[in-house]
Amino acid sequence: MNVSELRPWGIGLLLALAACVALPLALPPYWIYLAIAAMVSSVLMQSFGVIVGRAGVMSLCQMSFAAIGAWVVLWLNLRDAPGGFLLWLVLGGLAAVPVGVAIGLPALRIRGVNLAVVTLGFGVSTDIVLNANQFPGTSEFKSLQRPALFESDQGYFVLTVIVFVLIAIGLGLFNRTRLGRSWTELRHSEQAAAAHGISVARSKLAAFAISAFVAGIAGGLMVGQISSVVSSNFAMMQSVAMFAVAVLIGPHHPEGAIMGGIFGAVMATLLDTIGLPQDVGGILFGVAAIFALRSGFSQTDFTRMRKREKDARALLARERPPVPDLPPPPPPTGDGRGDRLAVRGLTVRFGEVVALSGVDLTVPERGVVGLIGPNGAGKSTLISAVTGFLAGYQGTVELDGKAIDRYSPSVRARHGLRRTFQTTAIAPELTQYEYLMISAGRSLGRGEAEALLKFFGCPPGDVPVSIIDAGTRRLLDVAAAIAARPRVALLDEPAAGQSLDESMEFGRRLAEVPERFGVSVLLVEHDMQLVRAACEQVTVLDFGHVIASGPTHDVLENPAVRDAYLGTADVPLLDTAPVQP
Ligand SMILES: Nc1ncnc2c1ncn2[C@@H]1O[C@H](COP(=O)(O)OP(=O)(O)OP(=O)(O)O)[C@@H](O)[C@H]1O
Repeated sequence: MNVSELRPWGIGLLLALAACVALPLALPPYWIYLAIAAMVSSVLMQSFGVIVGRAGVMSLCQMSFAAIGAWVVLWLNLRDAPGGFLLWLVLGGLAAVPVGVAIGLPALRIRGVNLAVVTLGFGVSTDIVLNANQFPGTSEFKSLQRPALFESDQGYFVLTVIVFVLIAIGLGLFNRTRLGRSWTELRHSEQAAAAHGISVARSKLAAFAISAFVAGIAGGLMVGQISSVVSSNFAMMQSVAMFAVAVLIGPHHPEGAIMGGIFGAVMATLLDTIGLPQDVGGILFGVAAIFALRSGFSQTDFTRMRKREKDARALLARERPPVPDLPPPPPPTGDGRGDRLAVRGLTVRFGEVVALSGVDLTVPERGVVGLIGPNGAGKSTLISAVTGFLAGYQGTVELDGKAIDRYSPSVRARHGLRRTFQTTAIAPELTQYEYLMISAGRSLGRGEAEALLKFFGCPPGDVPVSIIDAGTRRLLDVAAAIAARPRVALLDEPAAGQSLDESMEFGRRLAEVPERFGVSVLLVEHDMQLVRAACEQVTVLDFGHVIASGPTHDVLENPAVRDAYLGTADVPLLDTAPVQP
């Protein structure tokens, strides 16, 4: 972490310290009680921050996880279990984890509103169970004793701040891990995440598990706040209202969690004070949340992004500092002349449409191979099938001589098969450097990242994706694929949107990629100038068939190719023998 990244944390900790010292002295007892409620809500908001804000999953059952935490704390209290409240809090959080994972399992197959319905269903079931059963200790009138150090309301407020800060630090550190970073990408595009070697299933389950843990802690804290709880404290509708607040404010940032917590705790009092019915708050948040969902950004995302963009514009106005040399490529395998990727007899059908029919194609070690053909020829379908995004194809795909047909997209990516998409799906709130880090899947030094970005003509790494144009985003996607140092990168029309000069420059850069990075390339392109500049070999598809394959110059001069490409062939060329060099 550099100094500028540490500064907000330092300010946050100072503010937390100031709140712990000043508020208990300054606030009257009722407001202290509200402040505790706000901090407990803030912790609950942190759980929404993980699942909704970071992972982008619509979960409407966080209150149920909180209820589990509360139930465990009260059960341990009833049994006078050893360890005391602080340990019970942690155990309450841990008890919610397996339930969170179980609720997360449907998320592996369904998403969006359907998943929201599943979580809502769990929330309703919890409501029913809680209404039919009392929390432990209720009939025995055994309420919870706070720890001696935090027994007073003032002391308990300090405890809630400490818990909030510890969770914020823990989540902040976790967000810097590959799994944590993967959530940002997951929220934006599961396909892009899988293409970067991220296991979507593992990421989602981790998000459910961690958010359930944090919600469980919040439930335990609620018990400490009001000493005994009832089912209405965890009503399912509260989850829905808090979800709306979370979407609007963005509790995946600590300041958002605090804001959400304060709103949640004092909204009722505020509405009461100004004489408005309580439902108005929920309606206002609901409407505002719809706008936030439509824009894709919460308030804190928006504010942080604007700040980053302002800093980046200042950075762009300055001269770019010199970048270090790129690290040397890994040595070639074997004699350096074998095929890295071999596709044999690849056939893909979409119902009646035969998108690919018995396609053979190879990409050699240290080579750039072009894959061209008219619109609808099957080029993107080939990339999708080879990288595992299209299940159920016929034929085989071999990477370094090993069949990978049974592997999922993320496993293929981790084995060294990276792809880009025709439509980029990069989370705009990331900086380019962060995006490279996610894609690389390894520790990528600043120097290497800057050199890579410069090589592909992208601005410096601290520039956020939100302010770079569509053409540069495609180049960034290519840089991200290469950052992973894969065996083969499959690039789907990476130069779309580039000017002729930019495209030619990009072609020259691509031609250098195998030697500079040790990465072989399969390039899908319509720009023949670029194909000539970058590729030694070209394969031509037409109506899902290979109609020509060989050295670039020979293939592009082939009349059958010209006819097919320019649309002058009046019938599809079926089963045409490949052009031999
Ligand atoms: N998901 C799908 N469902 C049904 N048909 C599809 C699907 N995806 C592709 N196709 C069909 O498969 C054929 C090949 O499409 P593909 O997108 O691979 O072509 P392409 O060569 O990449 O075209 P372009 O240059 O326009 O990107 C087309 O007839 C297309 O309509």
